[in-house]
Amino acid sequence: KTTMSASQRKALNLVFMNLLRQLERKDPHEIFKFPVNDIIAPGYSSVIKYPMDFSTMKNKIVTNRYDNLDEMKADVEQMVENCCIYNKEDTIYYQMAKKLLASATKIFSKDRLASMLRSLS
Ligand SMILES: COc1ccc(C(=O)NC2CCC2)cc1-c1cc(C(C)=O)n2cccnc12
Repeated sequence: KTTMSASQRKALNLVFMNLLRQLERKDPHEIFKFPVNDIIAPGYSSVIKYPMDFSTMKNKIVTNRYDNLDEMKADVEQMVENCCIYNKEDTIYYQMAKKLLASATKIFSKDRLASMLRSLS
């Protein structure tokens, strides 16, 4: 596992933060903004083994826990999967998770990433 230089890490974190901002814009009700707790979602912590939310992802970016885009995308997919496990198909949460997944697929697509990298260089 090659360690990247400080400037490479800085550039990569800029990309991660840019992607996170795009994702958060797709969550206007902010249901993915903070960790879900057992008060608003009874039994959540006993059902969901690997919780994930945007604030945790932001913390992982600033503490250099992501080494590549796939690792960040995996956390978005985990967050969506958790939401579709805990919430029934006919809930707004389930539907919001599906919409976020569709947006994330576009946001992480090759051509979107290429155009973002061009604009950052
Ligand atoms: C950080 O989590 C939340 C924060 C705020 C809200 C909330 O304001 N919900 C109102 C906006 C639509 C109803 C919901 C949630 C929420 C997320 C979730 C998820 C992500 O499963 N959830 C599940 C059951 C009940 N509430 C929630």
